[in-house]
Amino acid sequence: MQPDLFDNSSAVQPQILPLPDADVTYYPGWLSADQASVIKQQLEGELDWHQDTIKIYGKLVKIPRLQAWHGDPDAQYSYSGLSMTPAPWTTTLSDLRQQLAKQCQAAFNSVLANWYRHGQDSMGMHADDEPELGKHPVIASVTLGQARPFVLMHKQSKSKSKVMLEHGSLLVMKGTTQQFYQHGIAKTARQIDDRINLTYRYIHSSIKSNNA
Ligand SMILES: O=C(O)CCC(=O)C(=O)O
Ligand SMILES: [Fe+2]
Repeated sequence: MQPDLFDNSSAVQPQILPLPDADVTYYPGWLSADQASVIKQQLEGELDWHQDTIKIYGKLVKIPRLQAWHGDPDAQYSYSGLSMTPAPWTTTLSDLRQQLAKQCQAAFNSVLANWYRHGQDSMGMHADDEPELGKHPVIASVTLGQARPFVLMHKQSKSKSKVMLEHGSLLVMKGTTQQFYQHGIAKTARQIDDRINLTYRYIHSSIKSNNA
């Protein structure tokens, strides 16, 4: 890694989102536009991209985006009764991990990458509240490419907020955010470019989830 790749001294001031029961901070320009473009291109060729199939009401459907899961070998998680082992770190992913650990003062042992190819790729509303993530997970989300609105919805009041996640931005969710909020990326009919999102997490692999 070049030493100046992560010289973020000129980055824009972080913004704490004014959300009750949550702790969400948005760092626009966490990476420079050039850094983010280089990293995006590296990840496109480097990661273990695949399109998963899930069962909805007994029907197999392809999820509307590509995904890749990388991390430490022991950062296993269980999914529909299967124990999944992450693909190994790439240099790009582990350089980012190091910077994020410093920025967030938190450890990460895995990263879920999502590649939204166009406006019809999306992620449904959900909370990252699997038992393996622990009670108050720190989730660091890096956006590369097309800006997409990130929707946060309070589980009780149903009140919705949006933050546009821009190229090179970082969004950090922690504290009670997953307990009180769902989040997602909606589809759009607009002709838009592709976007890669990385969510760095810490998986406590000794905590078994219900569907194990
Ligand atoms: O693409 C995004 O910004 C959200 C990704 C996300 O929520 C997740 O990976 O759990
Ligand atoms: Fe999520």
